Amino acid sequence: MKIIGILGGIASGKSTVAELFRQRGAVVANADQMGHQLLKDEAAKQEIRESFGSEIFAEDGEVDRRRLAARVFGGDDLSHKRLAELEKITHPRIKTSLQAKIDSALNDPNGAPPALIMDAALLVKAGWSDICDYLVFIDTPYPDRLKYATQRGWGEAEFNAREAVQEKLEEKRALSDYIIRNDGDLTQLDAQVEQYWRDRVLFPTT
Ligand SMILES: CC(C)(COP(=O)(O)OP(=O)(O)OC[C@H]1O[C@@H](n2cnc3c(N)ncnc32)[C@H](O)[C@@H]1O)[C@@H](O)C(=O)NCCC(=O)NCCS
Ligand SMILES: Nc1ncnc2c1ncn2[C@@H]1O[C@H](COP(=O)(O)OP(=O)(O)OP(=O)(O)O)[C@@H](O)[C@H]1O
Repeated sequence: MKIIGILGGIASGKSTVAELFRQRGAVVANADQMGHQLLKDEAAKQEIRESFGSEIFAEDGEVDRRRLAARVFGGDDLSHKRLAELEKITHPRIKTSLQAKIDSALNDPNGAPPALIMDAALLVKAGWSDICDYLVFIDTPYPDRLKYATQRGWGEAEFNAREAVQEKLEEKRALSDYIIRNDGDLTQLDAQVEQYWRDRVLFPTT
């Protein structure tokens, strides 16, 4: 089983590409979803309450992600400190979940899948890229990314604030061993995933 990490900027199409790999038989580990799940864990909630106070909890006792996001993606020094504090609580738990997903795929009684796709925006920043055998960079023009992010309700300020606390795109590109260009339609994206799947996953020449 090859472990393939997907790199790219915000709204570059990482999850879309991961889904196209899933349709071909890969297992997908989605770190954003794992991050959402762990916010429901009582021990994690307690640590978050101690660091961020009760104000970021909704009336139902769950973390209000919008309020927490407003605390950590403010762009100033205090927000950076708070983000580091949040990552100290969340990242070790996300790593445990990623590892569990890998172990479960490897031990699938029907046989391990040909590939496991790591869909994790912070693959490099969090040090999880070391788990990957290969890194694929999704190269998507800024205006397209902004358009896709806007369509899901983010303003340009929110987009830029989050991107500013991620690894630089050039760094991610330089670390990758393959580039998928996402500057066309979904059919063109699918064709590139198909080529990668055939040439690098199912029938690699090296
Ligand atoms: C702050 C939180 C509550 C905001 O939740 P929200 O639903 O608005 O965003 P969601 O989790 O779906 O993330 C969407 C995108 O935001 C960006 N983002 C999320 N966390 C971070 C971070 N720590 N640093 C930089 N960008 C981030 C990523 O591009 C991610 O794909 C949440 O993102 C969080 O708990 N983050 C810390 C855990 C983490 O690092 N998760 C990302 C794993 S890849
Ligand atoms: N080539 C494309 N044509 C049309 N829509 C696209 C294309 N690529 C991506 N999208 C759309 O852009 C949006 C963002 O894509 P996606 O969620 O896959 O990005 P992401 O990189 O995983 O985002 P995030 O940074 O939040 O993790 C989705 O709604 C997706 O359908």
